[in-house]
Amino acid sequence: MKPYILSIDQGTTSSRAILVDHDGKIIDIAQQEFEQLFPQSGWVEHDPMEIWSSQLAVITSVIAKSKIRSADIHAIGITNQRETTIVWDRKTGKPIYPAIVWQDRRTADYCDELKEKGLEDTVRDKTGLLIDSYFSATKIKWILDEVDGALERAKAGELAFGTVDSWLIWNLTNGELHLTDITNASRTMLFNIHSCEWDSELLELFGIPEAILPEVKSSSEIYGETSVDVLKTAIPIAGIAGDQQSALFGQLCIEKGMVKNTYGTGCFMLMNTGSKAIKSEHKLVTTIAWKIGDEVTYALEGSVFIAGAVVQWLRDGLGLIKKSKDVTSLAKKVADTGGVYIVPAFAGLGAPHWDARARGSVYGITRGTTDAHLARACLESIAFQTYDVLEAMQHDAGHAIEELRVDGGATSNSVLLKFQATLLGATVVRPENTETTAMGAAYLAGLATGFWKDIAEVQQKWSVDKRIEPEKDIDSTAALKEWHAAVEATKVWATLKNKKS
Ligand SMILES: Nc1ncnc2c1ncn2[C@@H]1O[C@H](COP(=O)(O)OP(=O)(O)O)[C@@H](O)[C@H]1O
Ligand SMILES: O=P(O)(O)OC[C@H](O)CO
Repeated sequence: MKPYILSIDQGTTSSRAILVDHDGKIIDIAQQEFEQLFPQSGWVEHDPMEIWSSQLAVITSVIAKSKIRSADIHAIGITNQRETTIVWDRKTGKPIYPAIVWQDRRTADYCDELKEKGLEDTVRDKTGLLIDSYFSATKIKWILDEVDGALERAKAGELAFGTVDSWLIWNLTNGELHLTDITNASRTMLFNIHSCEWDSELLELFGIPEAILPEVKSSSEIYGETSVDVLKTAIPIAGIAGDQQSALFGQLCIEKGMVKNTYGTGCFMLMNTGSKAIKSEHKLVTTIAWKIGDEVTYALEGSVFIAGAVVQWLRDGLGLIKKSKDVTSLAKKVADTGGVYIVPAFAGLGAPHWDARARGSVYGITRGTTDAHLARACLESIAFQTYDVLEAMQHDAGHAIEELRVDGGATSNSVLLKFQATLLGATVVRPENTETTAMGAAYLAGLATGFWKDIAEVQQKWSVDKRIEPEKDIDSTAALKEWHAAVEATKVWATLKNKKS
């Protein structure tokens, strides 16, 4: 057997390639950030060609760095930022428009129209999702409506739509494969999560021709091989999952009731609900966790749009820190936020509010407020948002969640994790291997190709690095009350600002 699995992790802010050995140990990682484009307020785009070139660059670099040959790679697993929408020309392989990123709010008005027409229940019942510009459907519609001739070309079968997984596979196979996996499909708002197929009624509602859609596959099977023109060797592509589902699998949350929270650009909390698609009563979404063989596993998800990104804003927008990790030393200069609250609704608010028009707000600043207070308030905002999602999830689950497995770039921050545990009154568990997103895709690919025998074998590869217990003598009641007041004020401001006179 060849010794390595290559996991491709195409995230919102960076492309990564990770080599994993049979013990589940990471041999090497290569990572490259790429440009975030903000052409208008509420719009977020990526250049699909840069997504691909940065991804290919890190694959090549991790192979070179670790001094292996591509022929040593047993299989490839792919995981990706979800919902982000790319439409390309099947003949030239060139995108017809930039990638519209999951955070993009340009279709918020259209989503409101759909809600006013009373379509929320239909969409919810079929897709498990709430109507929101977050999901791919309205982004595809926007591209087909706005790009000259796109709709006609789509109808004629000349165009292809894909989330980032499809785009990478198309390029890795030199245009041979146009497919996606069921977890990514479940984020489009076009996929029926019960019958597990594209929903013709929804396609008609959004005016999206079926001809542009990828074929939907399971999350763990051999889909095809990379083209020798791209990676010199034909390597089986054998695992695909959206990054949050991949992290759930990588955290080995494989039993019903297990929960993980990933702190990346946003925060995404998922609870494995087994073979049942549970409908949330608290504005969480129902999604597909994975399909292995014929078995579909579902999850409840709470998506927070801005988490680690608030730290990037401190770095790139305000220039208060040079590197993301510097937020810790800055925040540690003060014992508390001095009554400052930041609601980082830069791209609207996701779960459990779903307010596309909300925008970021800062409350409680005084003449004495410093950069350190702002830094601390930014970190705390990540934890407060997670608190609100966990509350919703506990209500849906009908029981308290005592332990939260965490991962993602921002979990290197000990100040954040301690504050989080205290706020939740629950133990926060960080695994030794925090690359859980990449590990999920690696496991899915390894299971499909016999690299690992079964899930039980994979399960042994998860181990705890740190258990962070809540600070017993801190009462968070007052802070939570003030946070919730800040969130309410943010929502009220959005309503007043957008009120039609
Ligand atoms: N020490 C830190 N404290 C808080 N946030 C951090 C820290 N280091 C990185 N981050 C944040 O983590 C995010 C990157 O995490 P990652 O899991 O790679 O995200 P993504 O997959 O969304 O690109 C960035 O938004 C960055 O600002
Ligand atoms: O790339 P991440 O880690 O920010 O994850 C983005 C999510 O998949 C969006 O739904």
